[in-house]
Amino acid sequence: MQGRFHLYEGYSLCKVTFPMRIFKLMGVETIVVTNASGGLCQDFKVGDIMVIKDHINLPGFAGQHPLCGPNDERFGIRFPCMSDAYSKDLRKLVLDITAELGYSNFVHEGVYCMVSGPNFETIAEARMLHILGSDSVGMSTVPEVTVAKHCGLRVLGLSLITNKVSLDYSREEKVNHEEVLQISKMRAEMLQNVLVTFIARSHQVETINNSNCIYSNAV
Ligand SMILES: O=P(O)(O)O[C@@H]1C[C@H](O)[C@@H](CO)O1
Ligand code: HPA
Repeated sequence: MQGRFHLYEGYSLCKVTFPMRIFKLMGVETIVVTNASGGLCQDFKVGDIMVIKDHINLPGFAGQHPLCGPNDERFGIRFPCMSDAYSKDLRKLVLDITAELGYSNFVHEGVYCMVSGPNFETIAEARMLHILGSDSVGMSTVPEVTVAKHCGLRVLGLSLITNKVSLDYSREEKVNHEEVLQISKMRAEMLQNVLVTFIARSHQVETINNSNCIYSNAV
């Protein structure tokens, strides 16, 4: 897909996640989600890639959850497990690939936290997210991954760190969307290399067949 729907654009989470169920009905088994996010982990640099290991569904805590409402048993169970939302095998494969391509210095695993946006975080909010265990923060992905996992799709998530999130009141730099787009452009080729190799090798992971789908926005 080219682009995605965001909660902050005014779409319901049902609409935001609808493509996942379409993919499922089309026979897709594996999805690759990419996004742009702000780095909270102090080791991350702008332009790094974070292989998403886990997520925090912050809007979900407040009842903004795509699986709220009657459960459609045709897609999945009422109370799905989310402790392994991001496939360990796919994460290992992509880490191997990035090492072979010589990208190891830019690649980390980490926890992505979703906020609704559209404003970027206050410093107090950023500090809170960091303390809660988030390595990066963004405005998407978690609803789609939740619905994908609910209906049994395998997920790989890659997050491009487009900016450092300020945790410090004395920091003068201000995050803006132009910076996000600029860094995304700068790293597009690198991410393409990773994904092309990933797709070519995906047969190495036993359970994957050719039915894969890439779902991204800024990157
Ligand atoms: O769709 P993603 O999460 O990649 O887009 C990010 C979050 C906001 O839409 C925007 C902020 O600059 O980029
Ligand atoms: O710093 C950020 N915060 C939230 N969403 C984002 N998307 C890119 N950067 C950011």
